[in-house]
Amino acid sequence: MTFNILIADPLSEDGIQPLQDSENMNLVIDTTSSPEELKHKIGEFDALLVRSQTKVTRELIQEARNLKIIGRAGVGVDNIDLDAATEHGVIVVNAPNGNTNSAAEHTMAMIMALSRKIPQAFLALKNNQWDRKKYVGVELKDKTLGIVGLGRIGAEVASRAKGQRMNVMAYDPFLTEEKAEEMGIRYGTLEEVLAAADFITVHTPLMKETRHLIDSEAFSLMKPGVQIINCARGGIIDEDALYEAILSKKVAGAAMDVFEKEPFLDHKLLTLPEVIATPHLGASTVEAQENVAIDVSKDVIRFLTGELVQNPVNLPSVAKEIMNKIEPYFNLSEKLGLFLIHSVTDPVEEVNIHYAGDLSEVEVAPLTRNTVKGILKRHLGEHVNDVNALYFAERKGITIHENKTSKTRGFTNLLTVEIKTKSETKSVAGTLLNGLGPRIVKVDHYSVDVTPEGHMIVIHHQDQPGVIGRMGSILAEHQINIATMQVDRSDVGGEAIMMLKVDRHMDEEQLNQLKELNEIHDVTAIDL
Ligand SMILES: NC(=O)C1=CN([C@@H]2O[C@H](COP(=O)(O)OP(=O)(O)OC[C@H]3O[C@@H](n4cnc5c(N)ncnc54)[C@H](O)[C@@H]3O)[C@@H](O)[C@H]2O)C=CC1
Ligand SMILES: O=C(O)CCC(=O)C(=O)O
Repeated sequence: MTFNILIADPLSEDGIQPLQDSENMNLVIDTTSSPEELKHKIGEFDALLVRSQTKVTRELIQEARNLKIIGRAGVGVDNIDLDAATEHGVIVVNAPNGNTNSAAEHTMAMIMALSRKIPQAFLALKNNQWDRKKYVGVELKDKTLGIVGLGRIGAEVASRAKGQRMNVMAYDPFLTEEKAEEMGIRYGTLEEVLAAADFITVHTPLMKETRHLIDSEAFSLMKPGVQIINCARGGIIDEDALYEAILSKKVAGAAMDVFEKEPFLDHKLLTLPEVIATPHLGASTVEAQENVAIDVSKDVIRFLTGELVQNPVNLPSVAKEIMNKIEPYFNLSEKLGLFLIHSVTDPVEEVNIHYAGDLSEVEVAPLTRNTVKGILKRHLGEHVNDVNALYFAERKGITIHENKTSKTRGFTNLLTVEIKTKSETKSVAGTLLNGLGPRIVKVDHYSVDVTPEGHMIVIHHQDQPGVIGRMGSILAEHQINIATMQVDRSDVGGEAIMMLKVDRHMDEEQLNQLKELNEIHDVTAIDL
């Protein structure tokens, strides 16, 4: 099978070499199409690779009928509609580590250029003005750098700023006083950091919680003469509020690499001599571009060849060692879900998944997603996958509970799935037998031993002599061969279950003939 890969933004040539070298990857590099043109061609592609320029909107994703993966060669995924990708079952991967160093270095370059007014002085010199008085700066030594967002880049900036002998103070929802102390910096709340800093640099993602995090109220808390740096994302700082704060002299200078609208040609902030700027160059180094393109290319190859991706954005990442442990259960978990959904007619309201034995000791979230995928597939079809299964469940109002238990019923591992509807509760349990593969071992309270595959017929009947024979005669009439058969009952002459594996699919009419037998209460055909 050949996969069509579209590279829609300029990526490092060396960085995409893994894709070029991969068999079955047909690479198309098209960095000039308009959004409208992109919409027309996206349907042909299995993978889309972008930087920050291409806007991967809901409208684009809707047209992408074959799209399986979007690779973002960089950190920020605010140019990708993640909800739309998730809903359409498209996995998004990014390259979160490859440009950390470059972005931190760029931030330091901006802080130093800002404090010494280097761009302004250079521009004046280019215009034949030798003015030494106008461009007096301030030292960084002993000044306080306030960092808002102490993730990968924020932390690198902190360690570099300490090298400049700055006092570093940071706010991040995940930062504790102990952690700050370990890093040799001061911890503060957002308000404390804003009030104490001489320079403030933001390094958060852009999300609804961080949009305009630095607004006019935030500026009002700052020291007069504060200098502001944004090498993270346009929109974290309210540009109108910044403009006003500079005019009012509250803010002495600002260094901006990113803007609320990009790209732009005329920007009112650039009319102010206090502002220096670069056109989103934080990650624009040979090294960073090569790193991010390599990372994202490798993840795309991994995904398309059925391997585990390293940097998923819309799926929790799972360590390889854990994945190795749970992967053998994937087939079982999906089949149990698919099997069980056939036993209910009312809409599912609740799914309870119990993990026992070996399974109680591992991370099971991927198995839960897989089980839910099996449950939803019956009615939603093949477009339900691991990426969107929980999204669809939530949208349909189905609550999912997973729990780990010690009740193994004698098996080394046991996965029990229970479905509740308004009228009934049904369950199925399965295990992975060493060297023999998956087995269904329990259906409601009945004990069975069936491989979950092929054409299955589940019959609930009255435990009476002759039922099995009559059922067998009907199948024989239709030339349907029984491959395996399991029977269990609650008590002698009571409710019983028959689970048959037959060699071909049974149609509705044939099933109806079985249902007409007096002792048979219901018949369900399940193709696994
Ligand atoms: N200018 C450029 O070319 C580049 C920009 N970036 C941008 O830099 C930013 C940071 O990237 P990384 O450090 O890799 O991300 P990261 O995910 O490692 O760190 C972000 C940090 O922000 C914190 N945070 C979230 N909400 C917050 C809030 N309300 N207040 C304070 N902290 C908050 C998080 O807890 C996290 O520690 C992102 O916006 C990314 O897109 C990244 C690379 C290059
Ligand atoms: O692709 C780029 O150059 C932008 C990098 C960036 O902003 C990011 O990684 O978040």
